[in-house]
Amino acid sequence: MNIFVVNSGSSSIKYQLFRWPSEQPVSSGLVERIGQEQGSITHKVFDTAHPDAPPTGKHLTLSLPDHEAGLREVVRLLTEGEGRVIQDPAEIAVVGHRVVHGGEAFAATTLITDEVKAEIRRLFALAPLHNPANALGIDVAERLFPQARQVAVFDTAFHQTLPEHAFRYALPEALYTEHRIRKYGFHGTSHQYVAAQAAAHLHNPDARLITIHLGNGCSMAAVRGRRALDTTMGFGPLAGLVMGTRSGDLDPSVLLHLLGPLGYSAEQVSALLNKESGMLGLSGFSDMRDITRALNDGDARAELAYRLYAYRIRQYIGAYAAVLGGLEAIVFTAGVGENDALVRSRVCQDMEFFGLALDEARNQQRAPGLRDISTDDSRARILVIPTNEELEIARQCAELLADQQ
Ligand SMILES: Nc1ncnc2c1ncn2[C@@H]1O[C@H](COP(=O)(O)OP(=O)(O)O)[C@@H](O)[C@H]1O
Ligand SMILES: CC(=O)OP(=O)(O)O
Ligand SMILES: [Mg+2]
Repeated sequence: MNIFVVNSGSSSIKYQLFRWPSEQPVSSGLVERIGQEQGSITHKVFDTAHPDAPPTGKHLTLSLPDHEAGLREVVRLLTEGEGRVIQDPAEIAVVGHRVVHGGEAFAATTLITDEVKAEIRRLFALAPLHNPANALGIDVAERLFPQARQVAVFDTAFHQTLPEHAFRYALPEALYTEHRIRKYGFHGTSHQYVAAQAAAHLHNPDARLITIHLGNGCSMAAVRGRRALDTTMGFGPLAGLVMGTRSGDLDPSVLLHLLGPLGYSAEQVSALLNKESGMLGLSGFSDMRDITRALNDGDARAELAYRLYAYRIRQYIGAYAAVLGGLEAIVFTAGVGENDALVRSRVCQDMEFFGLALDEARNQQRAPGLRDISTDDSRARILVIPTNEELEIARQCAELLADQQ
């Protein structure tokens, strides 16, 4: 069986095709700059006979006016030419979609029906950067793979185990009961995947873990025994850590001041918090590689941004160790968490008192797969675990379909 996973963003689509049940990736890629003058596709093909061999690939630049054009081109790459991996789109049995906001309606992976699509649309206002793109990806995939089963895997689902005192806000009760205003949490697929890897590595299914997902969006989760107990994102994906372009935690009085005396509209506040804040607002750059470059050039704004970024993570490590009542490991993952040794170093600096001792030589080493970068006598482990949201999505699709048979 072939499972195709689609992670559709506002201007990009990440995709991966797996053979099942071997979990063998066959092809993966990234469609970027959809809707801009010139789009691009980076397409990789894996040698299924030699899984450790590096993938072959191609990079295309072409006009991609919309998501449909992007996915159509991907189908062409999968089915035509020398790198083709299937003969026909009909060979794809399941399409698994990352859907960012599932609200309270979806605590688990779900077969997509018209009702499910309507609920995903109702949640647009709560995840304006993500859910509209996810819905679009579903519509396009239904047209391109009409015979496949379409499955939604929600970023929020893993966090549905949070206890009520962690997910409720101290607001009048009716705002929760009537309007479902509560903490939902995001990046659940990634937190779930790396937490399972860490627990297996530690041979401790009940391990108390803090998972730290640092990508464009950033979040942390307190996890025990594979259950999420708390997480830093909230009602939408704006709360908690400092991100590429999102503010993270903010005193609500700032919003009142923007909307009142400073005369911002709600749309302007949304654009400010989602697209113009975070590392971009502080330093002028949203991509951590650019910030590191500026930092190395002695840029004071980049230095402050970097400090604030690490400081917020440290604050939540302290908070979540208290939530968990102890700590077996912290886990760094996603683009920044996996690659940026300086961020890890700043986060773990002078934390020996707390049971976290970083081995700087191990931290600097680059190697694929799970790495332990703590000293041998560190009380809790410091792990770097590459996330694989696409594989986790494919696994959840396969489990759902097996349960239904
Ligand atoms: N080698 C690297 N060093 C530092 N940061 C990196 C490196 N590679 C990627 N990143 C950062 O990772 C972030 C993107 O992470 P990713 O997990 O791909 O995010 P998303 O899935 O949200 O697009 C960017 O800020 C990028 O700069
Ligand atoms: C929910 C979220 O923030 O996702 P991403 O990091 O992909 O933007
Ligand atoms: Mg991501």
